[in-house]
Amino acid sequence: MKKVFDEVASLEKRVVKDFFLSEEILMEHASNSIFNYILKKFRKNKTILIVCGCGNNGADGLALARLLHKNFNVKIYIVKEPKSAMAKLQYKRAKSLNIEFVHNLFEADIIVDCIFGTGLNKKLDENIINLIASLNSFNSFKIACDIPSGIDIYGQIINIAYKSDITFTMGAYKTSLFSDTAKDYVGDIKLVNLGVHKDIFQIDADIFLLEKKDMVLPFRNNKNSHKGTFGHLNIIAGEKIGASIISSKAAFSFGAGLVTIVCSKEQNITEYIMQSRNIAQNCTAIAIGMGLGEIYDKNLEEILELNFPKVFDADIFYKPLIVNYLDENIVLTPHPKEFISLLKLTNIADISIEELQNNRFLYVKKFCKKYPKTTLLLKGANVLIAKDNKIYINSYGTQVLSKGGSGDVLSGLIASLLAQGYEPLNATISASLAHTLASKKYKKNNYSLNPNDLIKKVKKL
Ligand SMILES: NC(=O)C1=CN([C@@H]2O[C@H](COP(=O)(O)OP(=O)(O)OC[C@H]3O[C@@H](n4cnc5c(N)ncnc54)[C@H](O)[C@@H]3O)[C@@H](O)[C@H]2O)[C@@H](O)CC1
Ligand SMILES: [K+]
Repeated sequence: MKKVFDEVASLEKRVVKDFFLSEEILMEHASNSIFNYILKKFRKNKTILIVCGCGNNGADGLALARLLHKNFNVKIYIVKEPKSAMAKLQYKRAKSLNIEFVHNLFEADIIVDCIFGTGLNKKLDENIINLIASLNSFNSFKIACDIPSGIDIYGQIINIAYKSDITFTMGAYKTSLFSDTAKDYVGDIKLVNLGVHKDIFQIDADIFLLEKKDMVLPFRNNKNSHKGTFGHLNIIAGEKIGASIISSKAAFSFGAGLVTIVCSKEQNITEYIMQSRNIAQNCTAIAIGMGLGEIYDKNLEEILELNFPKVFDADIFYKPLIVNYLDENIVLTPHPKEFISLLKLTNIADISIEELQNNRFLYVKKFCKKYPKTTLLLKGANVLIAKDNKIYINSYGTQVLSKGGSGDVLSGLIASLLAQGYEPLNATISASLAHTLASKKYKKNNYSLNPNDLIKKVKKL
């Protein structure tokens, strides 16, 4: 996993102060990284339009123009006259090299957005809104320097934002790039080294970006085993049995030795999934909430009192009783609407979905502060997993997963790993990665995936 920071200006200041680097060295690395990428990826006759603002983001662009000049057909568009010292210096250099400055935007082969970086601090005026809209309308390959212009440090779009194919982010990953809103604007994200190894540039963090290698699949090492070796998951069925069936199939495919659906009357379910009226003696984990509908508090209380690791999902987030059971045994998997209910039940906040979605990191942190031992997975375009005041971002999800039943697969995968003895945070991280990475293996169109397709892909991880 990689470290992610709310802000990086202090990290930049630190390397200048402690390791005697200079702003200019950092900037040269920033511009060089985009230069090398363009040099490798594109033929030399391409036109490149670099759009520069007045601060150091613009300065990065002017330095990039200098590097690209003569290799490519480079034009600079100045949005606002250079204001920062570095922008003024880079401007002078670009001018002295006779790089062409243009006064009209045009559909270049490549556009590099260097209007605003981390310094965006107010609403965009009409001119800049129109300018970004024009850039977005072009069919060019779009690169963003540091962060797409228009996205603020909270990952929100003030009026409009540049829609890039790739973002080169300087020195460290920033949380703003991983808001759900930013997901449609950042494109691929490339981390740029600014002159010292990232382990030196970056200090300790409490937010992390998950990578494929963080997924630990439940491969079986010992041949001398039996079904009981791999746990017995009990899924509590509710009014809508379909959700439990999907979860049970996902859990079984992800390695649980036995899976039982606990239901009050006999159901027509998959033959390899067991059913029972009671929780099994040899149960090792419980999943509850999917398709639950109404349940008597007394019955719910009996289940919650059992001392097994549990996944709480869906309808259970509307049950006030659960706040008494948010301990280290529990994994919560709410979507935003369910999470605002949970925030309300726990007296953390009474907010709208919009307020939550605009501040996902903030409210996950607040929840974590009150319940540090519970594992939380907040669903979204970028999934946030949290425990012990640390947040883990899973950014592999796509719109393919926006379907009924995807969440039931996820709860089944997490519960399966819990049943097999994974510690709750590890179970949640590995299952969430498996869920998203499996969806990426689905190669048909991006609207047709169903839970069974997803489970099939989980089998091929
Ligand atoms: N500080 C450093 O050591 C480094 C900085 N770098 C670059 O510097 C960037 C940050 O530079 P700055 O702090 O100069 O900030 P920016 O270049 O992002 O922009 C700030 C300027 O834009 C103006 N501005 C902000 N919002 C505006 C709005 N809505 N409408 C009109 N004008 C607005 C501000 O008044 C300020 O003059 C980073 O994103 C990165 O690209 C990199 O070169 C790496 C090294
Ligand atoms: K930018």
